[in-house]
Amino acid sequence: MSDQSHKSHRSRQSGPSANKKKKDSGGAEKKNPKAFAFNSSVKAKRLQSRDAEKEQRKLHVPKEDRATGEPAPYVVVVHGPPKVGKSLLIKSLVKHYTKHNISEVRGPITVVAGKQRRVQFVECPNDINSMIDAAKFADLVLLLIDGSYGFEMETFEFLNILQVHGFPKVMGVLTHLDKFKDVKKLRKTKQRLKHRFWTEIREGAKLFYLSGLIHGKYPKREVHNLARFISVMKHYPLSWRTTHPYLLVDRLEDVTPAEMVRLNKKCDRNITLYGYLRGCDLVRGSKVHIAGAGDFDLAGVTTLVDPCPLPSAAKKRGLRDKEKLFYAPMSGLGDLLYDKDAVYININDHLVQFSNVDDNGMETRKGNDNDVGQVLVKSLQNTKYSIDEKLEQGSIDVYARKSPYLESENNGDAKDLLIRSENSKEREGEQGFPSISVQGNFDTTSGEGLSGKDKAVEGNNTYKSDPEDSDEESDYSQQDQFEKDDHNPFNYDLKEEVEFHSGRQRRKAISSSYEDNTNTEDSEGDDAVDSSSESSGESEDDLTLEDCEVGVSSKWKEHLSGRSMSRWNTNLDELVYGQPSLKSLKAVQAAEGSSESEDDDGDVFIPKGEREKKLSEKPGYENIDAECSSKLVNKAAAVDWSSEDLRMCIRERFRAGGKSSDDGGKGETDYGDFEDMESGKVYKNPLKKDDEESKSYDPEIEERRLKKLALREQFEKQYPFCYQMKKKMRTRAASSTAINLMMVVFLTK
Ligand SMILES: Nc1nc2c(ncn2[C@@H]2O[C@H](COP(=O)(O)OP(=O)(O)OP(=O)(O)O)[C@@H](O)[C@H]2O)c(=O)[nH]1
Repeated sequence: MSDQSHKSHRSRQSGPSANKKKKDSGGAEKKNPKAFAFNSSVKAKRLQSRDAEKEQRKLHVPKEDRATGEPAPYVVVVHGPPKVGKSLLIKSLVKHYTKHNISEVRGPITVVAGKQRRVQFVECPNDINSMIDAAKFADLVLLLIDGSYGFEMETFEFLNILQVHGFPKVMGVLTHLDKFKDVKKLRKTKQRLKHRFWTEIREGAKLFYLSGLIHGKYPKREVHNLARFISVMKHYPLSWRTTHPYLLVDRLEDVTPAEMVRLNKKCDRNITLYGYLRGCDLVRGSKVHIAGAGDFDLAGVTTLVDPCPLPSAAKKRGLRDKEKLFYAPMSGLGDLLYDKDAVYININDHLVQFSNVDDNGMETRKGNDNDVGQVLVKSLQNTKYSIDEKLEQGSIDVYARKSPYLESENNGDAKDLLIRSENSKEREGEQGFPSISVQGNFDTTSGEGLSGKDKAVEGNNTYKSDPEDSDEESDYSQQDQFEKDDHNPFNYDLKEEVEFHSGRQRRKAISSSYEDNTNTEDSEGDDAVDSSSESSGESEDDLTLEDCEVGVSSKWKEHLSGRSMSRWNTNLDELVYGQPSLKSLKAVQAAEGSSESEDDDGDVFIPKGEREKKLSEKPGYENIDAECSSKLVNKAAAVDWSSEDLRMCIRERFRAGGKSSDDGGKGETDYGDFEDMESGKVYKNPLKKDDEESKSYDPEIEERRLKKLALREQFEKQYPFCYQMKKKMRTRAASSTAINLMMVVFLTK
């Protein structure tokens, strides 16, 4: 009996007795508060600000969940200068999530990243239009930076575009760190880049380090760390996006009847676009804007089976291999393809048995190339590619695959090659590559823009351009064009230095306020940087726009309002989409012309009826070419505000109690007496007084009124219940009027 072991007492974790103990535990602190007070004022200040920050973070505007069913995948945009490793990072991340290798990154790639999370990876090409498009749908941006080279202009261009699109979350990733042979130099570079990144984004912004390549891929451990952050990161949807429906197209198909295309190759096409709907519901029959293409009518919306569903809600840790789904139709991946009216099953050739083999190893039925089933399957498989090819030839290019730089390199662009071949022989910089230094602020408004002839000389890596060299000049002139461009957003302290490095042209971003090239000798900070892949920052859910504005803010964020004012008069649509079509131009010009002539001549010289005629000639929304309707000034401009009926209609909306418009203006002056509540004085309305006086002089009316009052009094005495009911109804009617008024105000806000 004595050997019997007893279970040890387990103290209560919850309930009243646990709470009682918790209260008791804080006794010492309460009894002797001075002993627990702060010794250092700095520490106290830090703790105080941390508490305040935590409080602020809690004060997020409550998120309205408009989504029905599973939330759409989060879009992770991977951006960086050419050849920085964007595709490789996406491939590594997809491999991590799905255990599949993808050969090519094209279009969005959807993967299941967790039990409750799907992620869509999109590579952002290196042209401004693509950057603008990507900024519109990005939930998280991975900014890739070549660690061996430093910051390039592409990064700042994209940051600036993000700024005007609501600024989603941003994380930095440093690549090409294996190019450093000296560990000390690597550590210092990491530290320098980290601080510069913090200056540009915010203090403590996340920065990952990818130390190099192992078998042509980034190290598994480092990719795992990055993937973990992506999977658990909190998302606060941008308010504009939650109230507008939008769709990131992951597949498109031309469904125009083949006969129509055969008869007229330039006929209007019907295109089906596939993608996850985000924001809110899409209204049937509404107009949709396709970035870079214009406004189009929506023929219909259909719900399809989710091609990449979230795993079942069963309670188990982690994902099973079967659940690690992915969907990348543009990259030619995924076994199932869901169409509007069909499901395609992709069968690889090595899985198809073309011929039967008997016991002796002889073929009983030889596979035939003309086999109907085989041909059918092959033609089905080929259909997809032929449509893609068709669309590639078309003018809509949603995902440019190659950056202009790459294309120019591959095509052996005359200018690039010329400069490279000539200069590489003549002058060699530090790294064996010549460079062209384009100096000076991009402050074009001050008229200090550079011409091709006065390029400044800077450092070892630079040289003075030869004014005689026409080829070089033509190359510079492109650069000058950019600098002289009034709409260039970087007209502050950023300098661009164009040079050839690692076999390609690069645009180094040099900040005059930040000494990019200084090798800080402080040994204190060195310890803070870990050479392993790590993240710098406190928590992952703090990269919001509000946060970005706190703490160290970069120069590129300053004077934003000033710059936007200076851009007020420019036609952004034209900048992005090019020249408007002739038809819409004429319509707009006609409208402008009419308004100008009105201004010039004045109303006196316009014959009666002519004004109405001119107004009717204004470009209506319907008159504009469907393709170019996005370039129309706006729909409101097409509404004729001079119409009295329209104005009256709007005025009526603001009226409470349904006062009809046929008071003839009497309503406006029909005020009652004003009683000063404080002094108790009553001020009579002089207009009303006259009116009453004139009324009181009419003996007939007065007699009738008295009769009425007597009758009512008699009735109320007889039926007190009815009187109470009437009173109640009157008060209810008054309160409903108030509610109506409130609703109108709310709706019109
Ligand atoms: N040594 C080294 N090479 C890298 C690293 N990251 C990428 N690369 C190489 O850089 C080359 C370009 O990589 P990509 O992934 O195609 O780069 P990208 O940014 O997608 O290029 P574009 O799409 O053409 O702009 C590949 O050959 C990679 O192997 C790195 O960290 N170290």
